[in-house]
Amino acid sequence: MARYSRLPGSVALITLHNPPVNALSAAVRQGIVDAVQRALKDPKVTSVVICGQNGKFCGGADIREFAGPMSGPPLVPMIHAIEAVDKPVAAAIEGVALGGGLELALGCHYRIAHSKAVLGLPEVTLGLLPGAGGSQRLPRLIGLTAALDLITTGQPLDSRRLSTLPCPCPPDVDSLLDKVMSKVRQRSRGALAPVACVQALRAAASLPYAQGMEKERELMATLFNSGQARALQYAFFSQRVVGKWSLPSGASWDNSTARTISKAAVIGLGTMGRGIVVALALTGISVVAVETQEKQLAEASRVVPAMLQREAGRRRLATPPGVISFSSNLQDVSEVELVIEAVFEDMSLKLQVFKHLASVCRPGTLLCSNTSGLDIDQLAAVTQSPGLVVGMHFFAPAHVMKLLEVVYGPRSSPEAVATAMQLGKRMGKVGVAVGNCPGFVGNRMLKPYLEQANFLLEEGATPQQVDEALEEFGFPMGVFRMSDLSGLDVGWRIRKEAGLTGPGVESTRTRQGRRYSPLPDQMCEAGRLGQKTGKGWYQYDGPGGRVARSDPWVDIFLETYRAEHGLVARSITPEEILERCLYALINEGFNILQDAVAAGPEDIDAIYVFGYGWPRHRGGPMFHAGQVGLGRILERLNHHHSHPDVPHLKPSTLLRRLVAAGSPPVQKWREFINKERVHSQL
Ligand SMILES: CC/C=C\C/C=C/C(=O)SCCNC(=O)CCNC(=O)[C@H](O)C(C)(C)COP(=O)(O)OP(=O)(O)OC[C@H]1O[C@@H](n2cnc3c(N)ncnc32)[C@H](O)[C@@H]1OP(=O)(O)O
Repeated sequence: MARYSRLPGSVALITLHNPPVNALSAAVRQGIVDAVQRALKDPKVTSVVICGQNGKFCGGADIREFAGPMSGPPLVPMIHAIEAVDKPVAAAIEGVALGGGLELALGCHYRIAHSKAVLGLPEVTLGLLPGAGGSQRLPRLIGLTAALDLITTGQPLDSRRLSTLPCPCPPDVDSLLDKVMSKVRQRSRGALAPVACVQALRAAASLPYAQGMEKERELMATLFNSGQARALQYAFFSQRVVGKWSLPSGASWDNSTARTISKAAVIGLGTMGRGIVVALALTGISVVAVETQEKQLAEASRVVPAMLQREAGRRRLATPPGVISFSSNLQDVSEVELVIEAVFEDMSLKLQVFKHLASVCRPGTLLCSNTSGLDIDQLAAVTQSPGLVVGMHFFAPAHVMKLLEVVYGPRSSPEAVATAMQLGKRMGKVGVAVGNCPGFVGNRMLKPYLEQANFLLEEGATPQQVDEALEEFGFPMGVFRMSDLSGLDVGWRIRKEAGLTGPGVESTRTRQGRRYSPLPDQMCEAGRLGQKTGKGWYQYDGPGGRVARSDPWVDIFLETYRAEHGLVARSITPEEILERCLYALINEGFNILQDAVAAGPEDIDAIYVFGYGWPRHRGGPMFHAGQVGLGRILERLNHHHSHPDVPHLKPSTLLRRLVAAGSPPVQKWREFINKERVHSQL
C-alpha cells in the first residue's frame, strides 16, 4: 500500500509501504494511484513527494506477481499519469530505487537521492527490460551512453554527486566558449557579471572540481565587491520603490483606489498611437482606435492587427488580446472608460482634442495625454473634470518599451494617478509618477545632455567621438546615433515652438539669454533629418537605412561652422565628453528632486534605466553620482561652469547641500530632501 499525508503547509507525502523492499505490488500501485488523486484534489497541496518506508525507496516491480495473472492498476499508465500531473512531484530516494522503483522515480519531475542510495535497472538480470518507461526516460535524463551501460548490464550505481562527475562538453568546447564570450561581451556593454559567468563555466569545462570552485570563488569575490553588483541590486529595488508612488498631496499607492479599465480609446494612430493600441489590447482591453486622417487610418487598420498578432505570439499570451475597432469619428469614444490622446506633439492641436473629448465622453471618463513634455494642467483646464486628467508618457515603440511616465498636475486626482499606474502595470510597464513641468523628468534631463553634446561639436569633437565615449560608458547608442534614429526634426519642431529657431530668429550662438548651438537646426535646414532621410549626423545606405557610417560632409560642415563663428577646434578627451554630458544631466536630476517633480532618486534612475538606455549595471544617473562621489560631481560642475550663460552646469542647491551634509548615500536622499524642505532649505 501507499500512505498519504499532508505535511504542515502545502506538501503531500506519499510513502510506499510494503516491507521489506516496498516492491510495487498491486496494493502499492493502487495506493499510489489513490494518493496521487487525493493530492491533486486537495487545493491546499501544491507539490507532492514520493518516498519509501524504512529507508528504502522501492525494490521494483513485485517479481512474484510476474508469475500470476495481472491485477491492480498497471505500472506504465500509473507512471505516465504521475508525469502528467501539473503539481510538481519529487521522488525522495533513500536506500534502493531499482527496476520499476527507479522507473517510478523517472516519471517524477524531480529526484533527490541520499548519498548512500543505490539506483539501477536490473530487469535485464531477470530476463526483462526496463518496461515501465525506463528504457525511454533514462537515456533522456543521462544520455544514451550512460543509459546503455546501466540498462544492458543491470549494474546498480551509487547515487551520483555532481561534484564527482566530469562536465560533459562538446568536442569544440573552446570555440563554443569563445563564441559565447564575444556575444556576451557585445551584448553586456561593459557589464562584468555575464562575462564572469562565461569564465566560471569555462573553469567547469576545463578544471577539476576543486579548482573550478576556487575560480568560482575568485570571480564571485570580484563581482561582489564591484560597484556593478551594488548598482544592479539598487536597480532591482528602485524598480519596486517606484511602484510605491506618493504625491506631494499625501495620496499614495496604498491609500488610493484604481479603477479597472476594460474599454479604452486611443486618439491618433501615428507611431506612438499604434504602439499604445497594441499595448492596451495585449492586456485584453477593448480599444477604440481613432484617426481622423483617412490615409493614416487605412494604414493603421492594416498594420496594427499584424503588430498585435506578432506581439501576442511572441509573448505566448494565455488571455486573448482585446478587440480593436478602428474609427475616424471621435464620437465613437463616448462609451469608453479611459482615453489616451496620442496626436502630434502640438499644444493647440492637443487642446482642441481635449475640448472635443470633454464634450463627447461620459462624465467620469479618464482623459490621458501621451505628451512627451507639454503642460498637463493646461490640457486639464479645458475639461470639466481636471481631476480626471493625467499624462501617460509612453516611449517608442510603445508596446515594447518598459517605461511609462505618469504625469500628475496639482489637480489630478489620486484615483486618476492610481488608475494610470495600475494600467501601466497591466501593460507590463514600469510606471513612474512624476510632476508636471516642461519635459517632465526624462526629457527635462535630456535637454542639458543634448545641449552639451552639441557644444562639444562646436568645440572640436566629432559625432563619432561623442557617441563612442557614451557607448563605452554603456549606452546602447550615443546621443547623435540616437538623434538620427528618432529624427532630428522632433527637437527642431520643439525649438521652433519655443521661439529658439525659425524664420526671423537671428542665427547667433546666444538665444534667450543663454548659450545656444544652432548646429542641429542647420542640419535640419540642410534636409538631414537622420535615418528617415538617409542622412543625419551619419550617413546611411538610403532613407530608412540602419547602419551608420561617418560622413565627410559632416566634418566639412562642422569645420565651416567653426570657421564662421571664429571657433578653434581643440582636442577633447572621452573623460570630458562624459563629464560634460552626464554631469549636466545629473545636475538637472538634482534640480528635479529639489523641485519635487520626482519623489526620490530611485524614480529618476528607473526612468533612465527603463526609458533612456542608461546602463542598468550603473544603477541610474543619481546612483552613479553617488558612486562617483557627490563632491567630485560638484567640483567638476564648478569647473565646467565657466560659461555663465549655460545655467544647466550651475550646480544645483540640493547637490551643494548634500555635499555639505557629508554626501549621504543615495538611499538617504529622500529623507534628507524631506527634512531640508521642512526647514525651508530647498
Ligand atoms: C510492465 C512493466 C513491468 C515491469 C517493469 C519492472 C520490472 C521490475 O522492477 S523487475 C524487478 C527489479 N528489481 C530487482 O531486480 C530487485 C531485486 N531485489 C534485490 O536486488 C534485493 O532484494 C534488494 C537489493 C532490493 C534488497 O536486498 P537485501 O536487503 O539483501 O534483501 P533480500 O534480497 O534478501 O530481499 C529481502 C526480501 O525481499 C524480497 N524481494 C526483494 N526484491 C523483491 C522484488 N522486486 N519483488 C518481490 N520481492 C522482492 C526478497 O525475495 C526477500 O524475500 P524473502 O525475505 O521472503 O526471501
